[in-house]
Amino acid sequence: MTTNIDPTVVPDAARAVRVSRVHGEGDTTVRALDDITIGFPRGRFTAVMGPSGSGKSTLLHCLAGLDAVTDGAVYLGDTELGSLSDRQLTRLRRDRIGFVFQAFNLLPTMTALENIVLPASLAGRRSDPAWLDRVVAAVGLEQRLQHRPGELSGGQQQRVAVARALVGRPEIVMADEPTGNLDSRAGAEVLALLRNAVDELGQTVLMVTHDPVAAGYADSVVFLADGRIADHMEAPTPDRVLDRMKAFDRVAAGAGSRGE
Ligand SMILES: Nc1ncnc2c1ncn2[C@@H]1O[C@H](COP(=O)(O)OP(=O)(O)OP(=O)(O)O)[C@@H](O)[C@H]1O
Repeated sequence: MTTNIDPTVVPDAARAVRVSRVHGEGDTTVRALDDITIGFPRGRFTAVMGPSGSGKSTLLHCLAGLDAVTDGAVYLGDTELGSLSDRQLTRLRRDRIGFVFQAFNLLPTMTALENIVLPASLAGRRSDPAWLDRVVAAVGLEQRLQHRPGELSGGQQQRVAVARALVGRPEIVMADEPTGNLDSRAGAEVLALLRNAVDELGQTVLMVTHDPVAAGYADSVVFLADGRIADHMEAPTPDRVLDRMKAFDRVAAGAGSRGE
């Protein structure tokens, strides 16, 4: 167990300690994560970037308890996920993590409002009405609450998904390519919402993205390469992130094909 005795240290919302994740067996094994140790501080917006196949989604899935680590440990707050049963993990995801996916993942037969409050209803809780109003106002959906997803634009659907993620006041919001299916204007709105959730609502956000513009909304960027942490950038701008990503491409080109 670790204890923060320095009160100036911001405790981590989520943390990976010496995490490896190996897929497959024998000749076909892939080391998707290779001895990763990293913490995601509370109240910050962190982006995870890296070349395709570098382990970004695997890291997010391990941190959310959607995938099991091969070695090491992941923590949500002080809870070590490896010690939990499947049932406890399901409850932890429902009660303590907000998710935003590329594909929105809304239920088509429910209204926007019903989708937003669904996780709380499943948990047998009533959403705090004042907080619900604040979140709905923050995502700009006051006039759309009775619409079904099919009656909303992609950007509006993703704003419903962001509201759904925020309404339970989770310890962390995990977003996997949240702008991947959106045009640049709708994407900018969703990113501004996530930024606002951190600045105005004190939320913690962890976002996997390919897009340097999206990463520019974060407080910091963690770069993965070959399942390891390759770099870290504070106060990113799209240009600096793009330059860093180009450097990965140059290394990859210089190394040639990595083979099997
Ligand atoms: N279920 C699986 N079985 C076998 N290999 C897997 C599995 N899931 C992921 N991998 C491999 O693990 C590595 C990391 O995959 P991951 O999806 O985490 O990368 P990523 O950085 O998110 O990629 P992308 O940007 O393309 O989405 C890749 O080589 C991938 O092929």
